[in-house]
Amino acid sequence: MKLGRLNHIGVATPSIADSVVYYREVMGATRITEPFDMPQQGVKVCFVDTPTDTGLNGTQIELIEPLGEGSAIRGFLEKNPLGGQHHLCYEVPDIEEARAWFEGLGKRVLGPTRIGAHGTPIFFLHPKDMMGQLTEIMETPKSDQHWSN
Ligand SMILES: CC[C@@H](C(=O)O)C(=O)SCCNC(=O)CCNC(=O)[C@H](O)C(C)(C)COP(=O)(O)OP(=O)(O)OC[C@H]1O[C@@H](n2cnc3c(N)ncnc32)[C@H](O)[C@@H]1OP(=O)(O)O
Ligand SMILES: [Co+2]
Repeated sequence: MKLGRLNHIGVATPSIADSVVYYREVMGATRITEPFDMPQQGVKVCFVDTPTDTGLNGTQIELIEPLGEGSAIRGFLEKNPLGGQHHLCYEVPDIEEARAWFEGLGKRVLGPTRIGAHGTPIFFLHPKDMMGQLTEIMETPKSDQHWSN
């Protein structure tokens, strides 16, 4: 398997509205998307861009707020009421090859491969199998694949 770039850091928050104020006023962020719902994932999502001057896209902060009763991030927020770093998302060129790689290593894949917030397939790996980090694997958008050549 070939590891790609760090696409985003998932940050759980009880309030995207409050987090947006923090990223704008404390961290000086200027590129923040409008929040949108992903009911299948049980989250409301908003991206904070960290632009670079290299011509490549910078890594994003992915703000996630629980949506619905069964949200996967409710337990995390019960333990961490202020929110905080929830997952790391790495890109790979081929999602099925990556899934087979991790399964072959005996890592627990959490649920099916599904379409994530960037419109490409994703899956999650259990934090207890990944040095304590909930890990999201995402297929690189086709339009971005030039960067890894
Ligand atoms: C926006 C869409 C999408 C994208 O395109 O980017 C997303 O990012 S969606 C993000 C939200 N979705 C998910 O996280 C799906 C995968 N997650 C899960 O299946 C569960 O959250 C989980 C990882 C299995 C945890 O389930 P939960 O019921 O909350 O906790 P457990 O009690 O089962 O936890 C077991 C164990 O793991 C520790 N833990 C839990 N979450 C994390 C975490 N984020 N980072 C590190 N460790 C975590 C938890 O503390 C338990 O440890 P012990 O207390 O030592 O037993
Ligand atoms: Co994510």
